[in-house]
Amino acid sequence: MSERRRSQVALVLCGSFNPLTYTHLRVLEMARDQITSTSGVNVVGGLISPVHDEYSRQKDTLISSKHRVKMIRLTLSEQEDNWVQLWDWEVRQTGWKCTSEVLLESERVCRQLYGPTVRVMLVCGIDMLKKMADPECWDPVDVEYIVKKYGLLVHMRRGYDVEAVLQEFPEHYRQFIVLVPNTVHCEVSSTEIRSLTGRGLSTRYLLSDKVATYIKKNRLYRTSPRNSVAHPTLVGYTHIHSPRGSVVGYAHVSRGAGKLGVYTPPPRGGSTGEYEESDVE
Ligand SMILES: Nc1ncnc2c1ncn2[C@@H]1O[C@H](COP(=O)(O)OP(=O)(O)OP(=O)(O)O)[C@@H](O)[C@H]1O
Ligand SMILES: NC(=O)c1ccc[n+]([C@@H]2O[C@H](COP(=O)(O)O)[C@@H](O)[C@H]2O)c1
Repeated sequence: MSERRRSQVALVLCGSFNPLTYTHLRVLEMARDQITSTSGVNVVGGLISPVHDEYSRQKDTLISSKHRVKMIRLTLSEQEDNWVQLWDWEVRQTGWKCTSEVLLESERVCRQLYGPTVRVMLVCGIDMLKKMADPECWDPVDVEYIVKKYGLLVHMRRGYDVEAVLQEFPEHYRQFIVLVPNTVHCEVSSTEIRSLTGRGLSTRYLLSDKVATYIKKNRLYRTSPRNSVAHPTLVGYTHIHSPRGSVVGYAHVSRGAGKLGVYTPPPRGGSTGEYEESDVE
């Protein structure tokens, strides 16, 4: 069948992208491969839609969309023959929009970009599908609308029992859900990138070099609540010297993200010690 006669599909990937990693791009690539090979549709484009800053009420690690959008742009700028693009509609709204609204708007945009017959499909990981079964998080009416109107391309992730997740939904939803096998295992999550960065470890080859440099330059992900000095790790002790140079005690040395804290206990008889923090590379 000619390219033009095959039905046209655009893929939409919603999420935090905090930051975008190569895995997010692989998720889209594998979704495109799967749907092209199993149903012969023509995937004409893909949109990456970062969530609004207001979503930080749900995820306290979410950083400003100014940075998240910039990092998506940097990553996409280095790809050749790109069928995927950033769609920043969500972050430009006055507040968070539920995914059904996002998809409705994406449909309008995709029709302008790719033609009036294009169909939108939502791509997500199995973790997101599992959350969709939680009525505290997702309105079941919304979920039904999304599943039936758009259809889902769902990626496997380690640690999830796919069948158990699917059983949380009505049986007839199954026909609207395409499971995407991991042709090559890519398990990197943004959480891991933030954690590596917070510990001062390399993130190279897991995301774009330009993004790694951007993170470093803007000192992002260095003080997440979990690894800030509010919850420091004790890394050792240092001697306290008298003015004459003799050792008179020990101070506790603790390390948070990018900070070194030294706690000096109170002198004998005193009630409060001293805490001093300094930045470390
Ligand atoms: N390793 C992965 N395998 C399959 N799907 C993934 C993977 N990483 C992310 N996704 C999917 O990509 C979409 C956007 O991801 P998002 O940035 O919100 O989550 P994340 O990378 O898991 O981030 P975080 O670790 O901050 O929760 C979601 O649907 C998510 O399930
Ligand atoms: N009711 C809803 O439409 C709803 C609820 C929770 C998350 N989401 C979306 O899911 C995406 C991923 O969020 P999580 O990373 O919290 O799973 C985000 O784009 C977010 O906006 C939508």
